[in-house]
Amino acid sequence: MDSIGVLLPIPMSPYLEQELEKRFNLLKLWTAPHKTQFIKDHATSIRAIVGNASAGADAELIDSLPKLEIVASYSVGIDKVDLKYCKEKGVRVTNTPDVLTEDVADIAIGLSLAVMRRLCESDRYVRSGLWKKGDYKLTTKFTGKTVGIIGMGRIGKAVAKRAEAFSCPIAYFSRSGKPDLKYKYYPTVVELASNCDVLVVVCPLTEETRHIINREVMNALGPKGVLINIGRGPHVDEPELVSALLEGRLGGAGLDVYQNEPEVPEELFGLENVVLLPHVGSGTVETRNAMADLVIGNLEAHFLNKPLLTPVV
Ligand SMILES: O=CC(=O)O
Repeated sequence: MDSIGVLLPIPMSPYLEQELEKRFNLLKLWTAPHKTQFIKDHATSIRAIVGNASAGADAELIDSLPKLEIVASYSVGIDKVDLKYCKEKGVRVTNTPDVLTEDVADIAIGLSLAVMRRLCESDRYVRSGLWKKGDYKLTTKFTGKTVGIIGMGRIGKAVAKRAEAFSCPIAYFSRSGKPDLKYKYYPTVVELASNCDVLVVVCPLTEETRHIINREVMNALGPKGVLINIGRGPHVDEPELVSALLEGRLGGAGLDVYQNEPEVPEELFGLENVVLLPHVGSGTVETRNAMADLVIGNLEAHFLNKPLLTPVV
């Protein structure tokens, strides 16, 4: 397989690169001084793209690679891949579900605790020597609070399972109610937000879910409510989020994802009721290596004419 060209648009993980290099002709786009020329030069050998949450495959890239057969994403979310166009052109698409579910769900709970118990702010309090001048103020209990989840897929269910261990009642919104789940279903996001304390966004990003968290939803969540976004930045109307937090219409936010990563609205930097992570939901060595193995497994299956391990298209 070592003559098969695999395009890696941006650096993702040394382990992934090393494993790709062992098997394929790995083409690292970011190392090329002129990217368009690089694509042109290798257009007839590139048969696969490895994408991720920030670099996928749009129609323009797909059109520039006439021999492209597969886009294997090193992510579960595939909103950066033009799925419709891939389908039309017969290009296969895979992602990395399951292996990252637990880590991403852990981060949702971690963010909820960090925001409500002010973990990051308390840490800064100790480091800056302020403790010597007096005790840190009281915070807000997480155990027992109602957790609302937008998107009851694999990760949503894993968040629910963890929150249940904290005695939290669970409610959810998804495209339709799931009769096999014992959790309370709300048919609209506003109703869910009005009836929970912590609202976790974990659905895929699509045209329907873009800005699913708008001003009305934030107002419904209210001055004591906490928003946790572990999905995608564009799920949230970011300027509205900034205003809601600055004006005290929203109680707090724990964010792993942003509209325009790695840009984060600077107005949030001074707010102690906000915890900001740099898109690290699946970012453990164990999980990222498992994701890399899945990418490799999908590429090998494809080029050996075997069934894909985790096909999307
Ligand atoms: O954001 C991360 C992913 O989609 O895997």
